[in-house]
Amino acid sequence: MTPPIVLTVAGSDSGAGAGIQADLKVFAAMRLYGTSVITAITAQNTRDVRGIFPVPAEMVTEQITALTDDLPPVAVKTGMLGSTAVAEAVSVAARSGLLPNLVVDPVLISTSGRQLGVVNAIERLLPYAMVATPNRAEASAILGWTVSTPDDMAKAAGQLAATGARYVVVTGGDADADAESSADGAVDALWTGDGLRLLRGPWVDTRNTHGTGCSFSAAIAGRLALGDAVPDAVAFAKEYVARALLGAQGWELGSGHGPLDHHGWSGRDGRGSE
Ligand SMILES: Nc1ncnc2c1ncn2[C@@H]1O[C@H](COP(=O)(O)OP(=O)(O)O)[C@@H](O)[C@H]1O
Ligand SMILES: Cc1ncc(COP(=O)(O)O)c(N)n1
Repeated sequence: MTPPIVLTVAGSDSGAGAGIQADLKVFAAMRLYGTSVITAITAQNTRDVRGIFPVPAEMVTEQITALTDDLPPVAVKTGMLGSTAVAEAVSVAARSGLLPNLVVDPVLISTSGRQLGVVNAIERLLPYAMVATPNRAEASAILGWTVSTPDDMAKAAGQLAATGARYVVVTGGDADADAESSADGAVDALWTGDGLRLLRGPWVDTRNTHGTGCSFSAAIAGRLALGDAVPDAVAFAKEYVARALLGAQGWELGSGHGPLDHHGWSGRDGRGSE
């Protein structure tokens, strides 16, 4: 069977734990045909982002039209956009209907603390989002108040619907910043358009969390490409990320926040386990 096409519009991570590289691994693991539009090149490893080389907005548009003319996606995710000009170019394509089933991951700051995007750029794209997937820090930056507890996350998910996104998932990773939250497990808050749900999963105790948000939004787009309804796609993505975190628990790739086990290697033959 010909695999469905799913597109990622994101930045390149040379360390391949996040960004375009993570998204393409998720799509491959899901047996989908992944395509990519690169918005910026980062010089990055598990410890830090050392440099960012932005791609001009016209080149981003050219990549999008090259794909939509010949390899049109069934679903799309966006990650790091970098500049407001790139966000504008992507939102023009979205407005023209070229980016169906759009999942917007409003990437603002990397796990390692580097600024990768700006709020007013993200806000241009959110009105076209079928699903938006901010983490707590991103939700806080967009809304202007500190989103911390599961109650805050639920409230934030509802408020973020005002940006125009039809579904909103506020994700609760990064427990380093808030040790108490991991005691509740991994909690995400989903606004479905007519109600709120708290999604709970087991908390995986690991430093290897680089690219969780990228992988989560990619897996949602992947399941939308396969025809899932949004709540089912979100539930799948949450389980997928939890499994990928568990698989990489003993991995020693880099000395910072290492990548996930996107392909289930640890489960299959034990090569990744300690
Ligand atoms: N240590 C963890 N254990 C289990 N699930 C996690 C963990 N860290 C993140 N997640 C899950 O990964 C997904 C992405 O969330 P998050 O890490 O908040 O994204 P981001 O990378 O944008 O900060 C969410 O479903 C979240 O609950
Ligand atoms: C190119 C690129 N895109 C996104 C992220 C965010 O991922 P994380 O929050 O896990 O650092 C990143 N570090 N690099």
